[in-house]
Amino acid sequence: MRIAHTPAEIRRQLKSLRASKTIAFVPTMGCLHAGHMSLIRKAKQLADIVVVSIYVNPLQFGPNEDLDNYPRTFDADAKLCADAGVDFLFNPATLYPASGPKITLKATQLSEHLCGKARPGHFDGVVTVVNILFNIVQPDIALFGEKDWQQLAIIRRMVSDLQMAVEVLGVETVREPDGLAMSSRNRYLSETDRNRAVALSKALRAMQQLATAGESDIGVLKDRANAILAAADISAEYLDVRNPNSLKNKNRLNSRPARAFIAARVGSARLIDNIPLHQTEESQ
Ligand SMILES: Nc1ncnc2c1ncn2[C@@H]1O[C@H](COP(=O)(O)OP(=O)(O)OP(=O)(O)O)[C@@H](O)[C@H]1O
Ligand SMILES: CC(C)(CO)[C@@H](O)C(=O)[O-]
Ligand code: BAL
Repeated sequence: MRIAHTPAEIRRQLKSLRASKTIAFVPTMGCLHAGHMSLIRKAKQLADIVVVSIYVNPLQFGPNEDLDNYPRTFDADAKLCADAGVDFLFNPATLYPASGPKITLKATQLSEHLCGKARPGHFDGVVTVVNILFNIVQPDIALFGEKDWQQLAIIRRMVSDLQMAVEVLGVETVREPDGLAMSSRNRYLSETDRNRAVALSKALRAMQQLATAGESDIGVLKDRANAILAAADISAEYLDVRNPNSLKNKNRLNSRPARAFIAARVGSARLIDNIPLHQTEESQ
């Protein structure tokens, strides 16, 4: 595995390969876990060359967020990547000019709700850095996790609105055995909070089960989920059912696709998760 620390270096390394090889790209902020490894595995199945980036992007953190404390575990990450057969690891010190970026992208509509509400500017920072990374790596395929569903929906829309020549693939959320979605921020959880945190995925699963059993009243689904959260002393920052592509709110379940989304603070960690809501044929 080759490691590059500057955009010029990775461009140089990839230049001669571009004409004959397909490139799959997995952008990350490091502190790699089984969720990231599943993206890397999928990337290896789909392309000749796999590029992983590790960059904690300051532009997507708000002033009171965890930029300084975000876990940085480069040596362990590099070993995991090498063992997984990653070809190129890109770990830039910065991707912005010293005077700060003067040109950025705006995510607009899709970023106005869910995480975008609590994290103003977050998705503008994400689309800006992903655009920069795509310009540097020029991948054929880029893989993102469904755990960050809103991010995935926004990146898909960026690629289509800006006519970018990259195929975006979503990869299913990898979970701990008890259901908690894997996340670098799970490291912030104390033992007690780790036990409480499972309530997020339990609440979503309960909503999914009700929907599958034919319940179409979203109020009923939310009441069940909120009761599970309350038992763990968690109050959701948001708990919503939305169209998975437009992210528009839904009032009732019908034959159209729907997804439940949750964010909650557990101790010092802000956790997110989401799940598809299927309805049985009889209930549609
Ligand atoms: N449990 C997971 N299953 C599948 N993909 C995941 C999972 N967790 C993260 N990813 C994906 O890995 C990529 C890099 O994410 P990132 O490095 O921010 O990790 P993270 O665990 O989501 O960290 P954070 O705690 O900051 O949200 C993103 O596309 C993200 O959706
Ligand atoms: C896509 C990403 C690498 C952009 O910084 C980040 O938001 C993440 O890790 O999900
Ligand atoms: N995985 C999403 C990146 C963030 O929370 O900043």
